[in-house]
Amino acid sequence: MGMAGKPVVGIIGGSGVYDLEGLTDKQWRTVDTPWGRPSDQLLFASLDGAPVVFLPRHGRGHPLSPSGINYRANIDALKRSGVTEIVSVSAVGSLREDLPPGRFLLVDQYIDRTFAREKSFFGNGCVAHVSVAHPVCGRLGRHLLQAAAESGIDMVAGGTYLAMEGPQFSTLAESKLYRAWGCDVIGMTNMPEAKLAREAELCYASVAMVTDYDCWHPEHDHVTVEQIVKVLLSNADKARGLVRAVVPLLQARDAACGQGCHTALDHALITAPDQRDPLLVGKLDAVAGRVLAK
Ligand SMILES: CSC[C@H]1O[C@H](OP(=O)(O)O)[C@H](O)[C@@H]1O
Ligand SMILES: Nc1ncnc2[nH]cnc12
Repeated sequence: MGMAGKPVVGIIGGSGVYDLEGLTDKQWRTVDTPWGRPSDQLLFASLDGAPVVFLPRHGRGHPLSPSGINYRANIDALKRSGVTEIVSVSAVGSLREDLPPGRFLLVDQYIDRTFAREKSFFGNGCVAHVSVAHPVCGRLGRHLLQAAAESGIDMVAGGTYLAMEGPQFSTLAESKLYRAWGCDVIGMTNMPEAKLAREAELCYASVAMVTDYDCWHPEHDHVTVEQIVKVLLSNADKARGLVRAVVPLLQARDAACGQGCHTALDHALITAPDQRDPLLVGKLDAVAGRVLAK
């Protein structure tokens, strides 16, 4: 199915979102990739006749830590499965007084402070540099905002997500620093996920669910997993409802992404064809086949 054809929505469920309701024709399938194993099997299903593919980011039962997730395998597996746009759902800490636990926010920018993860599909033997100036797809974001409005969810339109390595939460000095940098929310998983989605020419947008005030707020306890899970449990249904509402909206689209997500590799490759490593080029079949097969 071409990018300009009917969309196939991929959903990456974060903490607390290990399945989706309201789906029919459900089938969990193993998808192998040249980058290793994805976090779990992928759930292929239909939502009111539209194809969707769901992947729990940490695996069912949450066996995987943020640093242990194979982000490349996850994005490759979604691309290989025909996905054209990815909706991520993530638990985040709030770095702003006016973003209390329970609030939803559509991320539009990132600061990537992760350091112990594979961040690119490309490298020696096939070098590519894509733009991530605008890492979130504007069209997908607008559809998510509309879906939120239709579902009665108050979702803040735009904010900067600080991606930290973890797994420990931040020190107080770090939390204050990220606030001083103008960041709005903090999490451990959206990077390099968003960068890899861009390399794979997939539209990407992330719905952040605020679960806590991290550790900077003088009147709130410092974040704990217990608190996160409590807030998650009361909001996961809302997140699932939002995802369900966005799928039919996306079905109406009839063109490839105007922002260029689906053509991100058009001018990104710099390694001369005779200098390319055939092994790496082979691994890039799903991610970059569109431009490498030329
Ligand atoms: C379970 S608390 C911390 C954990 O939750 C977030 O993950 P996700 O984005 O998959 O919801 C956060 O980034 C941490 O990995
Ligand atoms: N305070 C926090 N820091 C990092 N990741 C989080 N996920 C949810 N809350 C978080």
